[in-house]
Amino acid sequence: MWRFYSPYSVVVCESTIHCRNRFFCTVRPLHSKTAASLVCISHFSLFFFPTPPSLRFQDLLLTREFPALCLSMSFFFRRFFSATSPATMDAAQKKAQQLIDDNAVMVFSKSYCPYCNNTKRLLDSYNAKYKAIELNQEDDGDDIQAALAKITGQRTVPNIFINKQHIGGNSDLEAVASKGKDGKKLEELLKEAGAL
Ligand SMILES: N[C@@H](CCC(=O)N[C@@H](CS)C(=O)NCC(=O)O)C(=O)O
Repeated sequence: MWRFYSPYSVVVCESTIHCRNRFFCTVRPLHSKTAASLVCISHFSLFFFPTPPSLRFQDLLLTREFPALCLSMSFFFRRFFSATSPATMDAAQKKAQQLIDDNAVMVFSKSYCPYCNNTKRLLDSYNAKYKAIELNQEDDGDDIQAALAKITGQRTVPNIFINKQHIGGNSDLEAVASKGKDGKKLEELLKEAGAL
């Protein structure tokens, strides 16, 4: 437990948790046993959700400010529990790029996704070597998916690369298989990539 100065008062920090490079803790003013606030400490910022020291949380439920508090809390949770921090995004982007660079054919997939299964079946029918990672089974899968959205503009899986070139999703791969891409058949693209 530690103390620090806030714009509001000297506060005591209790029950910390560490999540996604940020610390979350509840705080209460030094001389109060009742009021508590939630604080998020990230690399760059410190956020406070102060509650008036005279109020207990139970009392707060009855105030006119309660809807506003709910709104700000929901914004807080969406922003800080689900968003990817810049450092995490950077690491995920590097990892995704490495996978794209190291593999003739790279498929970012999800194990339950039928479009992903179709993609694998299509590649198997060409006897192509490919690397697939199942984003739903990776700890950083969501971050990699967000990084891929940033790199390619595509958020869905499968997200397919041949020879470091972004192909798109399963329907795009099927279109390449039937019509080719830049005048080349899928087989040629796979050969050029070293996947056949
Ligand atoms: N037209 C796309 C459809 C892909 C799609 O809808 N994939 C679903 C999973 S089956 C998806 O990515 N949903 C969002 C998600 O899983 O985050 C394709 O052919 O690849």
